[in-house]
Amino acid sequence: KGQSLILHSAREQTHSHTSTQPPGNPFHRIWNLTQRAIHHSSSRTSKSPGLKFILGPAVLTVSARLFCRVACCEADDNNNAPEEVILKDSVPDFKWHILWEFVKPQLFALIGAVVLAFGAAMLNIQIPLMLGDLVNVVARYLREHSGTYVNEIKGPAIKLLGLYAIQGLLTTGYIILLSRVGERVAADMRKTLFASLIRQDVAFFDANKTGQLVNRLTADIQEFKSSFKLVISQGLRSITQTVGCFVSLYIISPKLTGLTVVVLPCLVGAGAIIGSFLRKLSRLAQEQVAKATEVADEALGNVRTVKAFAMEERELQLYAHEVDKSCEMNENLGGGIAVFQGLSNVALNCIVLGTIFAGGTLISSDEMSPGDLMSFLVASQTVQRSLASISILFGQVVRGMSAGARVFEYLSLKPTIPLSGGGRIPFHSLIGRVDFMNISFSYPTRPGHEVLKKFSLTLPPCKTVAIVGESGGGKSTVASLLERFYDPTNGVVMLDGLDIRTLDLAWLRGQVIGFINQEPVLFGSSIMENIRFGKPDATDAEVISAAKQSNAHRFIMSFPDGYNTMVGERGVALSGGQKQRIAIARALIKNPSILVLDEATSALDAESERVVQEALNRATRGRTVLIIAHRLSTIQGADLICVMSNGRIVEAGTHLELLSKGGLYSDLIRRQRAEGQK
Ligand SMILES: Nc1ncnc2c1ncn2[C@@H]1O[C@H](COP(=O)(O)OP(=O)(O)OP(=O)(O)O)[C@@H](O)[C@H]1O
Repeated sequence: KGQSLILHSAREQTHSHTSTQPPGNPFHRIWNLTQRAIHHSSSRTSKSPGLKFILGPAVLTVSARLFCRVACCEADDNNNAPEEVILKDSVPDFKWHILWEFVKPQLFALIGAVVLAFGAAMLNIQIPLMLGDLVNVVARYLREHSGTYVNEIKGPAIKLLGLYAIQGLLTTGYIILLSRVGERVAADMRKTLFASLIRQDVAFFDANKTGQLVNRLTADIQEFKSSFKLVISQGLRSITQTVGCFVSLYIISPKLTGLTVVVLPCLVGAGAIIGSFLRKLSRLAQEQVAKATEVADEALGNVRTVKAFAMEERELQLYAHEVDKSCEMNENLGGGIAVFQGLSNVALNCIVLGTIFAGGTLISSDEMSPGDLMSFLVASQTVQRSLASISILFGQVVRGMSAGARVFEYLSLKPTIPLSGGGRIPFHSLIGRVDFMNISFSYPTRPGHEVLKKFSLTLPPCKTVAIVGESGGGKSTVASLLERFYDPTNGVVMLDGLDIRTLDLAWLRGQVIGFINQEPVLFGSSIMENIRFGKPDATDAEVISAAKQSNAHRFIMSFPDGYNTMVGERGVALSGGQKQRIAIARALIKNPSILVLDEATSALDAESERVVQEALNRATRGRTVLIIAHRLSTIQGADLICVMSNGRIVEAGTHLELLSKGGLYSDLIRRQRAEGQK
């Protein structure tokens, strides 16, 4: 729905924009503008029919190319209206000092690339003039027939060849250096960004979609890299060439050049307007492609659900519908671009023809030499190419800077709960007592909603405490605070009398607390590697011992590849009970003092639950255990059972004590028994 709103809005923007233009499609408009341009240039050159003939087409050459380039490629920065609608979050500032940190190690290569690119551009200014010299030599030979043709032409031809060769070398050099700089800067950015993201605390991931984060690592860095390389290579070259060749044009024919300068801005303006229109078409087409991809992504990502409901055909139709729409839009866009290119090619050829014709007139009246005409033609082509790339670059710079800014935004982000630094590791061996003292807590993404309200609870060492209660009552939140996924808004969590905020977080999570939840997520690697995730330096024997403790060894050995069996993406190649037992082994391998079981068996069937429960009973011996339970049958043996409601503990005691009280707990038991009998 959101996307259709965006599309709708963008369409409206496009519509309102086009409604201020002359009626008809963009090609009519460009044709009108072109005619106006010719008229404009003719009226200014009416005193000189030869010049008039040259100038109109010469200007057209530039404009036609510009139209085409602008329309096809750049065109992203001017259409602010749809972009504002599409970018829901505002673009952060581009931080130059962060870019500098990445560029600094590549500075020598970068300076090398800049020098070589500048050299190549300077030669591009020189080459039209040399070509003119060559043509003049040929013309002189044809006029005077003095000496042999080869002798006459040899000198300037060799010079020109030399220039071409040097230019080729310079170009190769700067492209190699620039690729190196670009790739290394991008690789450094990727590593630094990933490091920054992975170290953020859980609240950050609550507030940001994973897809968007991954996008910053991939698409945004790619966009930034392309822009960075393009701006340095083309930007430098185009600006140097434009200025240099304009000077050459002026030296060759000041009148012609002056008139070109007058007419050019009108045409560039017209090109920008039409470019912006085609750009909007292109953006809508891209959005449509994204929409189609989203449909495919969702269907393939949830393929089991799709199959379970036999919805393959429906998904196929949905996808086909979106793809057809995007195909139609892209075809329209392609048609637009094609007509532009066709027109610009015709214009270009007419211009060359016209310039040669008019140039001939000037040559015959001795106002110009043949070489000058050649130089003018080549230099004006260089100028138009350079101007076209400069106009493309504007769009690219804006896109690159906003992509870079999005990347930098997360680079400078500091986690509120840093994983390392400052925290201490107690010298004494842990006793394993946990105290939640007067805790109040709201999730950062929902600050107005208090989940825990002056919550207090003690987990005595080596005892099992269970929390039960209504759904949404805050049970899992208690476990999250113990893991220090979040810090309480008020109150403290103590471990052996020490505020856990003062302890080393990596030690706390890595060695002290073992966490097993309802739907354990495994990584798409082997069983061995998944268990070893709990303790990266564990030996094979330790892995096997943990698997035995968690009742996993037998089923693992029944697989042909044993511990090397691959578990599939997120563990899809294993059953729920098998995944859970691997997760228990993963938690046990670090031999934690405290074990948190968040509804660890609630997703399992009775038989799997029995096997997993057996493993858990063994695992919990000699540890402080916090169980968050749905199924009350699994926690009846707990040393303490707390009933939570609305962020507070409302009842506490052993199973029998609570039953005899006849309060909320016995209600829950009664309800579950009744449900079980149904
Ligand atoms: N990451 C989060 N961001 C914002 N609110 C959250 C988040 N996680 C949980 N909540 C909210 O906090 C409240 C308590 O959630 P919690 O998961 O702790 O309850 P629970 O007792 O474990 O529930 P259940 O038994 O259904 O798992 C709920 O209102 C829930 O919507």
